[in-house]
Amino acid sequence: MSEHLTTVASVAVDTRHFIGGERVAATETFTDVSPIDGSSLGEIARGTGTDAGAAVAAARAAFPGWAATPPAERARLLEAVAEGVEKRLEELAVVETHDNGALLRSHRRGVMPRVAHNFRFFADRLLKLGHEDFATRGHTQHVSWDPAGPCVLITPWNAPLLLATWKAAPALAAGNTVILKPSEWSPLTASLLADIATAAGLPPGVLNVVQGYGPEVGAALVAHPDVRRVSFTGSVPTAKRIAASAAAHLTPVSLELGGKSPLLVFADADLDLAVDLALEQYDNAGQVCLAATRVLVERPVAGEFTRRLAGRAARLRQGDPRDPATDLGPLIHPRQLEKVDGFVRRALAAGARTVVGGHPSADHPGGDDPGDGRDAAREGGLYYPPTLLTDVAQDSEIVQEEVFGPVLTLQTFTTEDEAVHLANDTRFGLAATVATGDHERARRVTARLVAGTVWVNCFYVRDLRAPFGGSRHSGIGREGGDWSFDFYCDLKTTVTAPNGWTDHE
Ligand SMILES: NC(=O)c1ccc[n+]([C@@H]2O[C@H](COP(=O)([O-])OP(=O)(O)OC[C@H]3O[C@@H](n4cnc5c(N)ncnc54)[C@H](O)[C@@H]3O)[C@@H](O)[C@H]2O)c1
Ligand SMILES: O=C/C=C/C=C(\O)C(=O)O
Repeated sequence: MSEHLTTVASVAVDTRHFIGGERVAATETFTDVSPIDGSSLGEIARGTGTDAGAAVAAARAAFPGWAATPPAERARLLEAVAEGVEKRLEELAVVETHDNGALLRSHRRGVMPRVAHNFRFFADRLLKLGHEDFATRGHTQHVSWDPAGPCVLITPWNAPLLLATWKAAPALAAGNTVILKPSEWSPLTASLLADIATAAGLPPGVLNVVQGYGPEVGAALVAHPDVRRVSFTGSVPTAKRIAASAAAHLTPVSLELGGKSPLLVFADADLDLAVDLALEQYDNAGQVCLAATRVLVERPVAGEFTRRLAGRAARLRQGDPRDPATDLGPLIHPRQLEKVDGFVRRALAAGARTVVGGHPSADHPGGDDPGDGRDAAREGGLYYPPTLLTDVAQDSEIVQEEVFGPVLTLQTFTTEDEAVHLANDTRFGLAATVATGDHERARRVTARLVAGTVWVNCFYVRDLRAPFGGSRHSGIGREGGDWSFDFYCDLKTTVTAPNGWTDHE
């Protein structure tokens, strides 16, 4: 087997970049480590500024041809990519689980089918985009959705292929070319996507994948003057760097960032449902941007709710994400574990009380070297227990900052006003969940919440036609449905005079 291929659970994955339809080796590599057991998954290309330049050049060269490809043909090719994803669904699911530690059963049943759906949905949507004509004093106004050019897509590790294709599908459908830079903590499925796209017949240079570290190749991509769009999903500090860098060339950015979303439980709610909703927030070991990690409960039901939630949370099964019986897998990386554990320790020191969970062991995880810590991983040290903290102050770090781990806080309220105030009182605004049995209350409260998505008596029900994104520090812009095309297209209005023609028979 070539030195550029690694094998993960008998799936061969190319560890090189994919630029202009070719595999490109790097002089330097980095080791990709599985969060399941700390084993090495391969040596991955560590991209440089030169690789970034080559990828943008390839995307630029491929752009005119792809932009001129009729929408129906682009849609057909993206449909073929969706079929390719479905054909390799099991391999994608297994590789993703080894790479980021999220549950195999979720990847099989939910995530990878959704990856295929991302392509199918946007391919179809493209063909239905409104090309509305209207008239002004007899002049025809025609709106067209022109592709913008090379798009840089930078994505995180918590849902690697889902989030990458959520951006790549509309960008490609619109007629843009793409350079995808997946997270260095979960680089593998992006490489498989490149193989799938090639097999589907996507022309060279239309989809490029560059591997490596954010501050190196990621930063070089964002700073490149020939890039026409940057779409980023990740953390707030990185978003600020990306926005500042993109500003130098006025490159439009779409930012989908973190959250500290509330779950409001009113006394009139179905408490069983409310407890189910709270438990869902431990999915993916809490490494979900949308997670409603601040549970706000109306005082009269707080005791009963807390007892039920604590009982259920303590019974969640934590372990190997490949085991179908597992509810909670590991955190992604020793550094993430250290971060989560630090938040909890500081919260406890500030007076918080543990209802369930707490830190994983007496030994501080991750060893002395936060950049490595592989021993802790091998010992199963990345398995942080589902944790519920109470007695937390509204202005405390644990209530205000995104933990990105299986840690919920519980606060109580007595009035609807207070509930809304607490819900809105962070710098984030990604999502909110409301549990109530009263329609009128749901309407009133929803209207006052600052959030990109509000779920009432449900959670994480997604329709790709809806706008998705966050307010305040949770992001800039919305993607999803036609909003994706708003971002990835240069909209053009053509105004034609009624009598301006000089046609000769
Ligand atoms: N709103 C959403 O849709 C959504 C979805 C998932 C995750 N998130 C957020 O993502 C965060 C977790 O992901 P993460 O830890 O991978 O985030 P991160 O910001 O550390 O990294 C995200 C990506 O940015 C790259 N990057 C880092 N520095 C860069 C730079 N200077 N220039 C260009 N690229 C750079 C990384 O390599 C990675 O690919 C959480 O805050 C979470 O809430 C948001
Ligand atoms: O962790 C964040 C998950 C985000 C989900 C989506 O962006 C999606 O469903 O498209």
